Amino acid sequence: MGVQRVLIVSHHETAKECLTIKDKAFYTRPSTLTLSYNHAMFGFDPYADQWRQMQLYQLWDGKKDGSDNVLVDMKNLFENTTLNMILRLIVGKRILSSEKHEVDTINKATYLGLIITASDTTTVTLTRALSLLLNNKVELKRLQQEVDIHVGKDRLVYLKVIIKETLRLYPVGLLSVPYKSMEGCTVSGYHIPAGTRLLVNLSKVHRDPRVWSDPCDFRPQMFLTTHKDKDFKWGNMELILFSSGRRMCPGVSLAVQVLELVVASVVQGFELKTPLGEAVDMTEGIGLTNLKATPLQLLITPRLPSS
Ligand code: HEM
Repeated sequence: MGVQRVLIVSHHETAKECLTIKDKAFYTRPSTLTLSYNHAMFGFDPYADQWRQMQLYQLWDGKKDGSDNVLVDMKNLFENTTLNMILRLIVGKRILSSEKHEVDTINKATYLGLIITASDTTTVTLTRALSLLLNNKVELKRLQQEVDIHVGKDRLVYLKVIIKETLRLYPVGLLSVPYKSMEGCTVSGYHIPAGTRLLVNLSKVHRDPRVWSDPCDFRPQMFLTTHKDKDFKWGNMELILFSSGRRMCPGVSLAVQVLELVVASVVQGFELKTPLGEAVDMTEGIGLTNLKATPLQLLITPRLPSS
């Protein structure tokens, strides 16, 4: 691509080789990805290792004026603290000011990073899930019945497979975030020099006819029958919903819970239809994430008493 050497992987076996077996080689991201505050944004920074702890004590300890106290902007401190809590929840790490970045820069990069990695991805997937349900009314009814009967009591099994099937057909990115090989290695018998970029064609892997019959159809029930074993756990590369290996999505548990909660709440609480009863247009738009080209506008009527 241009002057870059890029390895594009479209088979799950090769994706597994790159992202799990050889993940040490493909751990890093290309540095040109850093629209991201000079590598301060997690998820796009090459090694995710510049994050270090920011502690109040360090502020006091670093003061140069010989006094026994230090002036602290509490709002900044609280922002850093809450952000740290979110980060610990998501990535198990705290924010770290470093020689390379001021805490403020890391803050900005992190907010932007969270918008892209957490908010955008979830929004796009929710829109796709509802669109698919609107275009498959039988599945929508089945889901509403499950929620009506089982909510608060049992696991919502059908809900889970609808989310899975949505992400299979519409992964948040059609291609993975680029990786870069840090060392030369062999992939599927080919020598891959250090510095090669790697893109996994998630969309193609998820629609591989060797694994999925009628790969372009919305068939959530297959995850309860013929494809029961296909999960997005570590190492199963036929369904790379949250990637795999060292750079796998750290927000997976949160994402799945939010997706399930929102879809279940909407279909439980409302009847939904398109304005003219027309099918929802699923055409892909242009963006960092796999957003729809047209907005999803629905007429909604409550199906539960307002209380
Ligand atoms: C529908 C929801 C989501 C999906 C499908 C999703 C999917 C993914 C995928 C496929 C990747 C890896 C890309 C690659 O390297 O090829 C990724 C990375 C990442 N995701 Fe998510 N994600 C979702 C939600 C979230 C949420 C809610 C958070 C945080 C709260 C999050 C945080 C991240 C971060 C920080 C990375 C970068 C990890 C790294 O490079 O080390 N994601 N996500």
